[in-house]
Amino acid sequence: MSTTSSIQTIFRDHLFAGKSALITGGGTGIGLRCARELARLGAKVVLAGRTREKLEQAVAGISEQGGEAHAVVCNIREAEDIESGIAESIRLMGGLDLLVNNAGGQFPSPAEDIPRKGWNAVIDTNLTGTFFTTQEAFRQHMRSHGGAVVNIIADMWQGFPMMAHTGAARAGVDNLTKTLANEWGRHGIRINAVAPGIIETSGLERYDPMVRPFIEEAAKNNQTRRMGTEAEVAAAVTFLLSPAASYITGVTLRVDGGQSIFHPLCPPQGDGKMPVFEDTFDRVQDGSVP
Ligand SMILES: CCCCCCCCC/C=C/C(=O)SCCNC(=O)CCNC(=O)[C@H](O)C(C)(C)COP(=O)(O)OP(=O)(O)OC[C@H]1O[C@@H](n2cnc3c(N)ncnc32)[C@H](O)[C@@H]1OP(=O)(O)O
Ligand SMILES: NC(=O)C1=CN([C@@H]2O[C@H](COP(=O)(O)OP(=O)(O)OC[C@H]3O[C@@H](n4cnc5c(N)ncnc54)[C@H](OP(=O)(O)O)[C@@H]3O)[C@@H](O)[C@H]2O)C=CC1
Repeated sequence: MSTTSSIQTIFRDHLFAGKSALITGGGTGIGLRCARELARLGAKVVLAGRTREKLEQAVAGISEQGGEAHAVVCNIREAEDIESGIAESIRLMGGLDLLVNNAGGQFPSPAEDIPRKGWNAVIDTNLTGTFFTTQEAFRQHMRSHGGAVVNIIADMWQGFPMMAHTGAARAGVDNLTKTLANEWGRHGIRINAVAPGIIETSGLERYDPMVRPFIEEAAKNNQTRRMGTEAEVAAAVTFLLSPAASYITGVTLRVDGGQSIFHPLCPPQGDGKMPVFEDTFDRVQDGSVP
């Protein structure tokens, strides 16, 4: 038995055997967790991002577990990078069946202070980068082979105070998810999105520590009264990519503990009684799970 198949997961072994998956922003956080999950279920994975060192470290971790992973340096804000990055991914894996558009980010700022350059950086990454990555995957492979795409967006359903740029970009991706699902279904392509609430990841550490108390406080405004885990997001992504979701396209699945349904007549109360879903991947890696 291979090392990967002995790792506990709620999904069945070899679920993605023979499949090829590209995860943008796959070197860290949610993207890396998705990549690890897909790799242990048998997919070949490419991790794409701007920082080679982070990607290579992530690839080494997956390889140690018996998975097949490759690093592709690619800035999704650059058209040439997207074109060559998709081509390289297809060359390395022999195909491109699954795409997770996870690369993204933003900075907190009152709307009145957002500079044009910062606005453009956030829109270029989260909206334009996501669109053209998907378009290139379609042109180079999925148009003739089909596939499944998951876009990672955010909880912007009530607007996104202090993050107007990303709220606008993610709402755009929510809409794109529906448009592309309509246009490309005939090619055998399903496109869905996952909208995380506040998730404890390396990404949050990139914000000014001054912001942390606001994030901690905001994270209590859901029915679990806590932040989500990377594993909870990756499980939703994995499901949407899997054959079990074969009748699902054009939807956005909210993974936010109910944050987006906050209602002032019944705000979340109590200590949070819902259990955390944290897979055993890390404990298996350090040997603490048989
Ligand atoms: C209350 C809180 C609620 C908090 C509510 C909390 C909810 C959490 C929900 C979501 C959480 C996540 O997504 S966390 C996971 C995502 N990870 C991140 O967001 C990490 C940080 N973000 C990024 O790295 C972003 O990709 C991005 C902001 C675009 C920066 O990328 P780059 O480093 O490539 O950007 P650059 O090209 O250097 O910068 C482009 C310009 O952006 C602007 N800019 C960049 N950072 C800036 C900053 N901190 N303040 C002002 N402006 C900034 C400047 O104009 C920059 O130009 P110059 O002036 O010329 O330099
Ligand atoms: N954590 C949270 O609470 C939430 C996160 N999200 C979203 O989930 C996604 C993953 O975030 P998370 O794991 O938390 O944070 P991370 O910051 O760890 O992940 C973001 C990844 O995207 C990559 N990336 C950023 N810009 C680019 C670019 N231009 N081209 C290619 N890769 C890029 C980064 O690598 P590099 O910088 O090396 O390129 C990094 O690996 C993001 O889209 C984020 O906004 C949404 C809602 C909530």
